[in-house]
Amino acid sequence: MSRSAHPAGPRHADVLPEGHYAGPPADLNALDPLVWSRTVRRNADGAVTVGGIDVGTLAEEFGTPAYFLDEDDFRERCRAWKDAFGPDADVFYAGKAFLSRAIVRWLNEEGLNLDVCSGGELATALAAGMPAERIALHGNNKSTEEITRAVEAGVGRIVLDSFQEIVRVAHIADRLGKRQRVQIRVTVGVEAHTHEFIATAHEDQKFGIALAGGQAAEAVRRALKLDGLELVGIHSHIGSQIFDMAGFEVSARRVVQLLTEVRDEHGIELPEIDLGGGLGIAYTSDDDPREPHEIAKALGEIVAKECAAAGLAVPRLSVEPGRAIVGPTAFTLYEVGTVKELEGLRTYVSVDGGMSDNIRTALYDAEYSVALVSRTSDAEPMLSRVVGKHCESGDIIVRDAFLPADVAPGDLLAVPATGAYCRSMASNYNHALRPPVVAVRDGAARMIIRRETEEDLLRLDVG
Ligand SMILES: Cc1ncc(COP(=O)(O)O)c(C=O)c1O
Ligand SMILES: N[C@@H](CCCC[NH3+])C(=O)O
Repeated sequence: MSRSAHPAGPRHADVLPEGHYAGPPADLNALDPLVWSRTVRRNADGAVTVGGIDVGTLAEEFGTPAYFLDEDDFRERCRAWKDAFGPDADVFYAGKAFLSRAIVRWLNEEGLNLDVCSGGELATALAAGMPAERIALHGNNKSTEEITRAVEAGVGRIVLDSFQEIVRVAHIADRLGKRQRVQIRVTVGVEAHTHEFIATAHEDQKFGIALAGGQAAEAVRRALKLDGLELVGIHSHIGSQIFDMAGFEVSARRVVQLLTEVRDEHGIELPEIDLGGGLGIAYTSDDDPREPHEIAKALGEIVAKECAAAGLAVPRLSVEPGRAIVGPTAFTLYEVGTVKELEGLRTYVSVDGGMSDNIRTALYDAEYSVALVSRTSDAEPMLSRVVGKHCESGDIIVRDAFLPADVAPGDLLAVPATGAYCRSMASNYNHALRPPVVAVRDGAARMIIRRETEEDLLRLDVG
C-alpha cells in the first residue's frame, strides 16, 4: 500500500513544534536509511522486516517491548571502523553503550578491542573470551577489587583517572608482582558541543586530570616513578553524541603537546594516544553523522602533523566508539495500548514500555524518530507524543513526531537507533521487567539477553 500526499494537512497543525519535526515528512510510511539499521525494509504487504523477519512475527515470538539488533549491521560497522583506522591503530568498542556475551564474541571475531568501565563489564568480557590484553579498564573511581581483578587477568591497559589511582594501581600491581600498562586520562579543556551531562573535556567535572595548571604533567612525573606502572600513553575523551570534528582536533593537538613536554622533560616518547569515543549518530533525519573513514582521516592527519612539527614519532592511535557502532543497529518495538487526543494540541500515544527501557529522552532531551511498523497507513499525519506506562509525566520516549492519525491500540511502533545507552541504562522503575535483546540475522532471530521475569525481581528481594 502506498500513501498519497496529505490533502487535509497535519492534525494539530496550529501547534507544530519548533526545530526537528517542524512539519510532517512527505511519506509517513517511508523508513529513512539514515536512522534505521541496514537490513530494515518495508514488505509489499506493509509490515516492516529486519534481517528478513517480519516485526509481527518477532512480536509474537519475543513479546513487546523488545530491542531487535541487526547483527549484520553491527558487524559491518565494526569492520568499517577497523578498516578506516587500519593496522597502525586500535578500535576499542565502548562496552558501556551495550554489552553482552554475544557482542563480545562478535567484537572478537571482527578484531576489535574492548573498553570496559566496571567489574561487571570486565566479567562479561572475560566470560565471553575476549583476550585480556585487548581489554582497557576505565572509570573515575575503580574499586580495589576491580583493579585487582583487571591486573590479575592481565588487561592490556588501565586508564588512570586521578592522582589517588596512580598510587592505588601501582600498589596492587606491586603486590601481584606485575607491571601494569597504563594510560593517563587528561581533560584537555575543550567545550564539546553536546548536552552538558555528556560532555567530558571541560575542566569543571569529575573525569580525568587537567592539562591546565600542569596537573597532567605532574601525574606523568608520578606515574613514571612507580615500578608497578608502565606508562604507555595519554588518553582524552571529550564527550558523547558529537558531530563536529573540531573538538577532537583540538584534543589531539593538546595531547600531542603533552607528549612533547614529556619528551622534553623526561627524554622518553610515550608510544600511545587514545582520543576516546563520542562520535554522534543519526536519531532523526536531520542529523548528519560523520563516517568512520572521515573521522580516521581527520584524526590521523592532525596527529601526524602535530608530531611532525614537534619532531615526535607518530604514536599508536586508539579510539573508543560505543554509540557509533551499536546505536544505529537496533530498534525498540512497542505495542500501542491507548491513544489520547487533545484537540488542537497533540495526541498522546501510550506504549507498553517507557523510561525504563529508554531514559535518554527524559535525561538529555534526546530526540528520536518513530514509525508505525505493523502496517502502512494512508491517514493524515498526526502530531504525536509517544509515551510510556510509568507513573511519571516525564515518561516520554519520543517528544514530537508525526504518526498516521489512525494509529490504534494493537499497532506496533518502532523507535530506531536505540542500540546504545538504552538497554544498558534500563531500569526496573515501577518494577518494570527489562526487555530482551534479540539478534536478527539472515532470517533467524536469537535472544541474546532474555526478558526479566517477576521471579527475577522477587529473587533479588530477599527480605
Ligand atoms: C572514556 C570513554 N570512552 C568511550 C566512550 C564512548 O562514547 P560513545 O558511546 O559516545 O562513543 C565514553 C562515553 O562517553 C567514555 O566515557
Ligand atoms: N549515556 C549517555 C552518554 C554517556 C556516555 C558515557 N561516557 C547517552 O546516552 O548519551
